[in-house]
Amino acid sequence: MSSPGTLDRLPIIDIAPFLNSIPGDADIRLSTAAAIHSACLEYGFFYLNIEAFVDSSVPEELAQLGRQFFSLPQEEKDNLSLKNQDFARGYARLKENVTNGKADNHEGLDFYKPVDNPDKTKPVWGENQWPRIPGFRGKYEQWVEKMKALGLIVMEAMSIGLGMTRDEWQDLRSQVDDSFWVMRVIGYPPLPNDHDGFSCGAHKDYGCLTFLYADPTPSALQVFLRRPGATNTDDSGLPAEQGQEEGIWINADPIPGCVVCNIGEMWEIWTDGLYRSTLHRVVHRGSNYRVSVPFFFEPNFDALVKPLNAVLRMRNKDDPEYKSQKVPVVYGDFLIGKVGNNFAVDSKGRY
Ligand SMILES: O=C(O)CCC(=O)C(=O)O
Ligand SMILES: [Fe+2]
Repeated sequence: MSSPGTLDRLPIIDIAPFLNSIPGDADIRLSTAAAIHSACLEYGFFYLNIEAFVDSSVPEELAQLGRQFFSLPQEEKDNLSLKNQDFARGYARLKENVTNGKADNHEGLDFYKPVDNPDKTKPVWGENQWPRIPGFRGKYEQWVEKMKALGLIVMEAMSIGLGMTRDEWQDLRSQVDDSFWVMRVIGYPPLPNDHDGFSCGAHKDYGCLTFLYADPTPSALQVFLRRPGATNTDDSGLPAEQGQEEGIWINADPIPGCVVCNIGEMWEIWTDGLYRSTLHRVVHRGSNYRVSVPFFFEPNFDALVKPLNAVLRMRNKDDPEYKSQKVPVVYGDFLIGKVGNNFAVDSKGRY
């Protein structure tokens, strides 16, 4: 047996076989789907190699544009404050975001899917605020289109991994085909030693799939792996509701050509708890200014998310008495409940 941590690296999965429909690749697609299924069961996280889908210079440029924005004078950044809008779309200052009751040592700029008839007095229903940096909006909007397409591709692969029928997949697809996505760029100055909190506190993402591009800064993003019996559990940063769960934090350093992909809480509901959304946090003690660009591929705003028949079928095979355990939610309602929390004294979720 190895000591905890030494063998723990997230799996790397290449999405290339799902970018074509060559019949000869059907077997490879099946093994890719199986690899995603295992990664979701075991880690809730994996590296997704997207080299065949997009040139790596594209997200690099996004991070660079983000860096340019964060280097503007504070008052120019504040012109895009999320307070101007719906408290979700726009710029949040350093330490404005709170996770588990502690200020996060990051600043960020959030964009959401544009809505018909925006109304900034309604939660998440305002308008995006774009920096006036040449190329910024166009490049980010192109990335949104790419990531929405990637979201549907990965979702289809997951439906295969879960043994869903084509009709079941079409049904699931209809819940995510108008994704209420979130696009975010985050800037992390080095974490001061005396900061009471983290660069970004431990949290689960609460939607569907996150695709994270981060600049090459090592030892920043950490993922919590449940390991009953682990002796080096560091529970200092765990949310209260997580209790004293035993496990280890591993680094998820960037790998060229890959995004880090993780599943959000909607997948816990769809799989009735078979997949679990995994805690992660950022502890950036390096000396540089780190930039990350997460894209959150989410269900449609009005999607009713409930345990999937394919999962219940699987469970009933082992236990004919098995009854679904998760309570269905409408994604938009769930989202509003979470977003409202972020700037409160103690927030349970975050974006
Ligand atoms: O910056 C990172 O590496 C992770 C950010 C994150 O987890 C989030 O915004 O939900
Ligand atoms: Fe996250």
